[in-house]
Amino acid sequence: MSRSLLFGFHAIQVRLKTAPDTIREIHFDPTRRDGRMRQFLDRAREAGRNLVESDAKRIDKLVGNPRHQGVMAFVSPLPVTHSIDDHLDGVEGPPLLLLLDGVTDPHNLGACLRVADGVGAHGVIVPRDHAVGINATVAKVASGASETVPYFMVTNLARTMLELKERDILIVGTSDAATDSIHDLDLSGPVAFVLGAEDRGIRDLTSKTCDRLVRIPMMGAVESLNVSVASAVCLYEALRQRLKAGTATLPAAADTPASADISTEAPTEAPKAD
Ligand SMILES: C[S@@+](CC[C@H](N)C(=O)[O-])C[C@H]1O[C@@H](n2cnc3c(N)ncnc32)[C@H](O)[C@@H]1O
Repeated sequence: MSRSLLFGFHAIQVRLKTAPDTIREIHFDPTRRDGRMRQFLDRAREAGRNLVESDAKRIDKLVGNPRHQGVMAFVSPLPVTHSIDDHLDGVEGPPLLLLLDGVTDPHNLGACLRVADGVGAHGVIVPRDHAVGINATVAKVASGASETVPYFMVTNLARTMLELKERDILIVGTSDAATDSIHDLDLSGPVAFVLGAEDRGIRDLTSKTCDRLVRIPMMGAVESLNVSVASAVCLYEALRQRLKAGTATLPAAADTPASADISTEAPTEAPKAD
């Protein structure tokens, strides 16, 4: 997960919480004096980070995107996570994974990471050659989830799927052309969902390597959902079943981020429509 800058409150705040030492310098717009900025600066100071006053124009230029909310940070890459196998050896409960086959839009990837964090998924896996890396836009849209969800870029997605099968992980491909409904499948055990590219869906070899292919029912005139929305439907259906089956438990109220950090700011970025 290497990138050199982060922008927006959420992305930087999560990094402040999870790996403050990797933040080299934070630039902020001193003309923004609201409570959110004050709280952000307090946290940055508590973490001993280097704060630099910059005007909004300079931050615009550094970020190359005006949606920075007056804050950006130069960061060092996070330490490389271990292999998927090592990672799965350490997870609690049945693994829940999201495989994205060719999702190249940073807004969609960011939104998928955000959903993956929301359900407590154990990782997102993408093929190195048909994917977007985690850049500042992805991190901003992910609202901090790019800092928390393990992200694996693999050389050969089909081979990785075979390796996951050896761990008894059910590989569930998704397509609006499939005949079986996702709601009829038992998702309470180890599961990896495979979602496809915005334009052409999952590739043939990827599709053939899945154990099952399912569709999300579409009741209206539209044929398919945006990939991040489809990810949310799949992952939350799995979470719902796991909670019911007792293979997952909700965190205690005090552990949920919402109870600790209530944001009053409306979301600034929506997933790009497919
Ligand atoms: C915008 S859709 C791609 C549509 C594309 N025309 C296709 O052939 O699949 C992006 C991805 O979201 C998932 N998806 C969207 N709508 C779906 C549905 N109704 N059922 C199952 N998966 C869906 C699939 O993984 C799909 O590859």
